[in-house]
Amino acid sequence: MAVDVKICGIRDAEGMDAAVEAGANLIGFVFFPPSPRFVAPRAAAALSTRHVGGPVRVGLFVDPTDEDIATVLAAVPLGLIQLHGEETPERAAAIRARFGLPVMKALGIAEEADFAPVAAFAPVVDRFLFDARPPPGGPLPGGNAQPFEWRLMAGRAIPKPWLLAGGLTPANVAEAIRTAGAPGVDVSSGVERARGVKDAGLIRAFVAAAKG
Ligand SMILES: O=C(O)c1ccccc1NCC(=O)[C@H](O)[C@H](O)COP(=O)(O)O
Repeated sequence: MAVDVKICGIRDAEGMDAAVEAGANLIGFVFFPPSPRFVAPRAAAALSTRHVGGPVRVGLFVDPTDEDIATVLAAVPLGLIQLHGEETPERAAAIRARFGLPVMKALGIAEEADFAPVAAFAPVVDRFLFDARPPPGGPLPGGNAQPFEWRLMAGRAIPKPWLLAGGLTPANVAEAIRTAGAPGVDVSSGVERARGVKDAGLIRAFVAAAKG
């Protein structure tokens, strides 16, 4: 099975080129200002033009206003909107309708009950991203290098395509895919040499391990 790979938090040409050349299917730009991976829309647009027609550009937002999304879309040709905050199914539906783009909803997972929102989101989103539930009071809702129990995904019927995320690295991604039965994976910290700084070698190793 071909596994989709998303490299999230791309901020510079080294990361962008490495991700595209390694064969990533999705490139994530973080439009959440408190994140060390935040990229300004104009910078994301410049990175995007390096590989026209390449992988899907994903815009990551946390509880965005319509204006936040419109500002980014005026500069960057996104193919997917990732919602990584406390958005409701109604808000996800409104964003999808207003901008005419597919939406991926991130859900934080630590236990069985965390899958409950899947049923309400499934009719109004195009993909799910299952990430570790962020630590209470932690600084970021994602990108925390925190894995969750992959076996919670095994054999689970998810009605839309989905990505597994949280603490993935070149060393553990193959096992994570096998254990979770994941059709796709998403990584940020595990391909960085310092917080917010992507490493081309780690990106190549991650994509090769995920797709190998
Ligand atoms: O990466 C961030 O800085 C971030 C900030 C706010 C919300 C979400 C964020 N990242 C979400 C992602 O898509 C990450 O790739 C995912 O959480 C996995 O991160 P990691 O465990 O660091 O690989």
